[in-house]
Amino acid sequence: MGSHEGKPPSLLKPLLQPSDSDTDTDQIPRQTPSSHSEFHLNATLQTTCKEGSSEQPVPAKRRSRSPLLQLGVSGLPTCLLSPSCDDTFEKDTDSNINCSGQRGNSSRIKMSLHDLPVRRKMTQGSCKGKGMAVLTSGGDSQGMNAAVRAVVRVGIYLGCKVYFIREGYQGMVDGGDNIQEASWGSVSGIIHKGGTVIGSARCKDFTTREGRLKGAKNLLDKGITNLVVIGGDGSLTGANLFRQEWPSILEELLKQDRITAEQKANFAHLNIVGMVGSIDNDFCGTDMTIGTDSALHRIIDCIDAIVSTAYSHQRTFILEVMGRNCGYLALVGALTSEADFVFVPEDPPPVDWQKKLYLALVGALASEADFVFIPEWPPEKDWPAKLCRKLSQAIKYLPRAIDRDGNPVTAEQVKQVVVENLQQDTRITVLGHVNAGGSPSAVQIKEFLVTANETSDVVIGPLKQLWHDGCFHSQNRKLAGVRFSDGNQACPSSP
Ligand SMILES: Nc1ncnc2c1ncn2[C@@H]1O[C@H](COP(=O)(O)OP(=O)(O)OP(=O)(O)O)[C@@H](O)[C@H]1O
Ligand SMILES: O=P(O)(O)OC[C@H]1O[C@](O)(CO)[C@@H](O)[C@@H]1O
Repeated sequence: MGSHEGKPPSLLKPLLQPSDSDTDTDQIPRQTPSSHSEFHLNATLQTTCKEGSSEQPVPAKRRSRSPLLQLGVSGLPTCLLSPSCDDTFEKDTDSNINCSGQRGNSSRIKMSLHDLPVRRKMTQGSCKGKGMAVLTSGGDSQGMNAAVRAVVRVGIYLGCKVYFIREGYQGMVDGGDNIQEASWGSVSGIIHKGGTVIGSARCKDFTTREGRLKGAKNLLDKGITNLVVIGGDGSLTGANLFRQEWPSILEELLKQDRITAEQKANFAHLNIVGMVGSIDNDFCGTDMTIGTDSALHRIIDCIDAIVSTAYSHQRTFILEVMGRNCGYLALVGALTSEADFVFVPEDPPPVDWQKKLYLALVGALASEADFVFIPEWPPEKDWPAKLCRKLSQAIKYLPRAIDRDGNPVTAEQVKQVVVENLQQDTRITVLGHVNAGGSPSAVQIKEFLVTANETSDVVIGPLKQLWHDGCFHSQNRKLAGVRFSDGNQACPSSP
């Protein structure tokens, strides 16, 4: 394993102390003006809930001058574009922008900052005394640490008391040592690590009302009114539910004497920012989620390794990649490795997929110059064997692949087709968690080194500032700002 390999969170805990080798100092960086003029909104969601407000999001008109990804009231993530800013945004998007649940990869909104009437700057210490926490939830993905680091440092810069919540929502529900104050140095030396040093989990408790009550109480006890959730569609659906329930949660906690009336009044307003962290790339309205680019790198690396054996032994390989119900990783992996066949859930094959697969493979083989099938010149009797020797490409396969009738298509079944019809020596490779492991790609780290410069008056408090803008340099001129999103940002920082 390389020196950049991640360690289990427990081993990393000692690293989360103000100290270490990172050249950043505890000196908070100075603010420098940002020079960029355009950004693409990608993998960030921002939401807020004021006690006493209705469950509905505040109508867009009263909201923002900037585009937002807003957690919708239905519980499904919905992408909202403020109508009040239509004239200032160039929309480079398609109808996916309002999709729910499924990815809308091409949704992208461009805006020119020069067009914006208001431009706010983050100012050091402007959120002094506010409580803020960050957690990672759901499947871990490469780049989560870089995001955590960015959140912590911007929060500290703004004067917030910043907390880690360990083990995702479970840590929020359990409280105690799981909610721990972060320092500038505590996120040093993690930017390049895979996984998440603050731990992630799938938490059944948080899906229950009682679990969310406990979680809220733990936040209130620490004075946390700003929450950053880094996770996938499930985690952010949970965040949305939490937001919707916040007023009634406070009410119920007060009734049960678990909080005081003063606490209820002081914490009436909860701000939540969601950062979409998942290798699956399955979140509507985002170009690329935190982890996807790295997961693709992992797939391509693995294919490179497998293909050499495929050629050497004239074997067919069936490669199973992750992605849950989203075929993005499988599809892009297949395209970039010239696979002969790919199963993706968005385009299930017909029930007679075996025949289709067979024909596709024969077609792929026939495209080899030595094996053109022409009636006037029939091939030798043993053509399948000869053809098969030519077949040495991987077939991409996704877990949970199904046919159009919803029947599962398993890697074993695919193998059977190849073996029975083409007599090809065939092996299955399951990438499993290798797919989500390892260091983040440079592109994904970079996303959290540059900052967006955006104005919005939607969210009050430090998260609004985080969302806004800021481009910081530590004294050794190392970038330390945060861009609250992921994907194809074009946000050059000033020197
Ligand atoms: N509808 C929901 N209500 C409340 N909490 C939820 C809900 N859906 C998910 N969660 C919480 O979020 C956690 C993570 O969700 P999930 O396992 O779906 O992963 P994810 O965030 O979608 O990430 P990934 O898909 O990358 O694994 C769940 O264990 C649960 O605690
Ligand atoms: O690590 P677990 O709980 O087995 O979950 C794996 C799943 O999580 C993801 O990594 C993210 O949703 C999927 O790609 C994968 O199918």
